[in-house]
Amino acid sequence: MLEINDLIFRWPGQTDATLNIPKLEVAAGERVFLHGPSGSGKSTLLGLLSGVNKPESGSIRLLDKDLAQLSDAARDKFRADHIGTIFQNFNLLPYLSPIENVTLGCHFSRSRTERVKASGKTLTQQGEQLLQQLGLDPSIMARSVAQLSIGQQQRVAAARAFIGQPELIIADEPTSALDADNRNAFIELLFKEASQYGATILFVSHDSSLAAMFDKYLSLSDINEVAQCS
Ligand SMILES: Nc1ncnc2c1ncn2[C@@H]1O[C@H](COP(=O)(O)OP(=O)(O)OP(=O)(O)O)[C@@H](O)[C@H]1O
Repeated sequence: MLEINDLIFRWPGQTDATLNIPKLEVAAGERVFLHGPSGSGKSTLLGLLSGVNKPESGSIRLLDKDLAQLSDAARDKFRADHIGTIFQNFNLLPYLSPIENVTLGCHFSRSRTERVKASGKTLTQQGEQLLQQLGLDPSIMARSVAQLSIGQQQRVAAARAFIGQPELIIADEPTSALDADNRNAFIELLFKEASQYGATILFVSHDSSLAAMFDKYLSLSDINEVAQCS
């Protein structure tokens, strides 16, 4: 589902490349753990995979589309349709309710909205079901997201990523604020949700103790030739 070939990325104004990845492959449905120390380029790589940044050279094929060949608008649409992201700080909108935050995941994607409707549910019904599957008590639905605990906010962020069944779920250090038991439980929940429709998970963290839970372990220092030299 994902194939990177000869990828080079350099931030504007910098002489050295941040990423030089000759090859990276991820199969559909795989649960991948991407490890790398701070500053090694994890967020830069996620920005490229989600089409926010463009490579200087090389190809990033996601679901058989080369992201570098798409226009900016087409990359934005591709991201909204096919990628659900759980951010490190969750990026929830505090003036919206939990359910409104979740359904937001569909507001920029007609295909994700249609997938929900094809299941016979409204966006709100699907959002509520996801929140319950992710272990959130219905009583919190009426609260503002600002009144939720970190663990509850994390589940809202996960439901927003999963709604409409995007093929790739990117999780960028989403467990760094949790203790070990809650971290593992949250990852198990992600896996359970992903296995319902065969989503691929790319989970990024500097905490390598989590790696054993995943199908595949990728070390950015191993796949990035820039990191090997520095
Ligand atoms: N917008 C930017 N402009 C210029 N350089 C940047 C920019 N964003 C990141 N960098 C540089 O790219 C390199 C990789 O940064 P990146 O944020 O991808 O690392 P990371 O592995 O995600 O780190 P962390 O775990 O601390 O979040 C760093 O040297 C950083 O200074």
